[in-house]
Amino acid sequence: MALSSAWALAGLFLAMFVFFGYSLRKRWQLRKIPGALGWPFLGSIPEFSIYGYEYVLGLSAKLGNVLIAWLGVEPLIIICDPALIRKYAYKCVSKPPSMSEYGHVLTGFNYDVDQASAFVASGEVWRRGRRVFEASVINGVSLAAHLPAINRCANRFVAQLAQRVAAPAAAHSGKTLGEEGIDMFSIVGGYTMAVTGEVAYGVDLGTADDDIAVARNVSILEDAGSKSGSGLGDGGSASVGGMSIGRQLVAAALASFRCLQVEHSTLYLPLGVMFPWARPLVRWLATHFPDRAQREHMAARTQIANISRLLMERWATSKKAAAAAAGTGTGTGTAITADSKAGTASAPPAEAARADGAAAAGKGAEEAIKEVGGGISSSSFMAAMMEGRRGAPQEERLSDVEVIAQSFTFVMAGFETTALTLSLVTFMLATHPEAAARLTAEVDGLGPGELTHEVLAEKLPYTEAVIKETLRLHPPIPYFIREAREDLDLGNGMVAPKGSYLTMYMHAVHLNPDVWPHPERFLPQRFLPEGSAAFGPADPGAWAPFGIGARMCVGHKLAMMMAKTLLVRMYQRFRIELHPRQPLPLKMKTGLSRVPVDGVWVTLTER
Ligand code: HEM
Repeated sequence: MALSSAWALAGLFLAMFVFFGYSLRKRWQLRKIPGALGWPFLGSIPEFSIYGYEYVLGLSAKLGNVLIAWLGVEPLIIICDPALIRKYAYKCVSKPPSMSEYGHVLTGFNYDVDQASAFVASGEVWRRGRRVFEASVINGVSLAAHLPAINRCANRFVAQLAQRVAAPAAAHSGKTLGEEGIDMFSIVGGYTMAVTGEVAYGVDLGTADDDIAVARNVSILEDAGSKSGSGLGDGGSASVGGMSIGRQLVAAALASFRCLQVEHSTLYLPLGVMFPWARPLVRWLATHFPDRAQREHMAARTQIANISRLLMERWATSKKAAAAAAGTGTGTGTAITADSKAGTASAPPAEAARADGAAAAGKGAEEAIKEVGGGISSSSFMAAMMEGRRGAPQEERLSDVEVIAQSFTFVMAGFETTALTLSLVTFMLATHPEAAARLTAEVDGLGPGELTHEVLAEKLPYTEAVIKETLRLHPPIPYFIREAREDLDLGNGMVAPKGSYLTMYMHAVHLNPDVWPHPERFLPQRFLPEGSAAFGPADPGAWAPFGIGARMCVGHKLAMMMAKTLLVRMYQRFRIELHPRQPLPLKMKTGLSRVPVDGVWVTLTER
């Protein structure tokens, strides 16, 4: 569609918005809540604007702990009060349907996958998804089964770093050399994606040994999606556009995040956000007249979903082969079709055809997927989901779409958040040498042996405190969202009306001087017996970078294990200092997650 028609359409929506917005706003009687971000346009859509939530920090200090912003005609209530957050995070379990407003611009199969994700779904679909996550990454026995993979990926990542330090110019050309500094933020995702590959899918994605910085800011359209429509390569090629499956996943996950930032998003995203009642129309337009950003978003999502689909098929095939070898002659794997009987959401024919195409294209990519230990590992999340479907009562059985959605969610929720945490811990330690020295002494006490569950849980109190303090100052996701299912009393005569969108803005609590003494200082001892009296929080629920209540992050234990393991290995081997290339003070921006604008530049030296 010509650009001018797109803008004409936007103008039409804007006019409707002005008409309907005012009347709706009156109906909502929210005027008692201070209008922090004023009336009302893109700049006041905090999670989609570049510095939106950084801005809220200052405003909550000035205007109070309950604020209102307007998502077009929808009120967004921002709560920064720890007691209110705790109360309503426990009480409200649902996410607002508009939580997935970006999902509303997705089309076809991508839309179904998005809506089934444990991150945004509510009701039974969420419960089923949450249950499989809990079985795989909360349950102690399952977690312990992931430890060998985590150890393996950490060792490989550190070996890669050591190579760069030893021979920077020979090993890599370009920007991320040891001597020139290493942008930890750009590369540590190689480790977190490798762990995700093993734990979520049970395969070796190879990213722990790879310079994944090259996969950042890649255009998915030019690289993969546009060539095959599947993102998995033209038949026969083991990689796409020269990118391995691991790099493709990194590129697709990052592109998917990027497409949700207003400055990179499709025009249809803000339209869908501002006019909830027009979303079916917005989706129709996005389907039939996609702009470039929309196509990029769809290609990135399709790519991740198709890798999940391919791995489901692989799992089923290997089960059948195992059964045949055992002489039963019948397959025990669950058949994977685009329209599974177990499914609650079936793909329309065009989507099914695309999915078949993806599966066919995936055959070429199969060779690029290295299985761990001769098969998609049985301890993986994917295997747990697939096994769990067999013999389970119909209402508890995950559909194909749900299996894809949960493995998709695993990649999206786990890879970048944990990478952000690790790079920011590195930054905090590089700028606080006394903390780095204490952490180094602690990790040196452990020796080179495999890190067990007990070691990680009991022998690293200072390392854990450093991670927690970093997450207090720099939570990768600074807020979490709930839906008010009834009118909620917010105190001082303020009411959140039924159906409103609550943003529990934890970062403001983490930095509130009434809650945390000297909140701006990096003091890991707050989380240790020695410092908790002097520097601990006034409110027990005042630290919640992983959220609160039934919807608290289901990957928090896994994330802590991943972070501790890599920190032990890195600090045992290297001295890590800030590189002169790192601008100070650290500048962060908040989109869907909170990221360092200029990366985290450090120098590594073998100890
Ligand atoms: C340091 C790393 C991480 C941080 C800071 C983080 C943070 C969060 C936050 C703030 C939420 C929303 C919680 C709420 O609404 O109360 C969340 C939800 C979630 N996270 Fe994480 N996360 C991290 C790592 C992971 C990992 C490794 C996984 C992989 C399993 C994961 C999977 C999820 C899922 C599935 C949800 C949705 C849970 C639900 O709604 O029931 N996260 N995360």
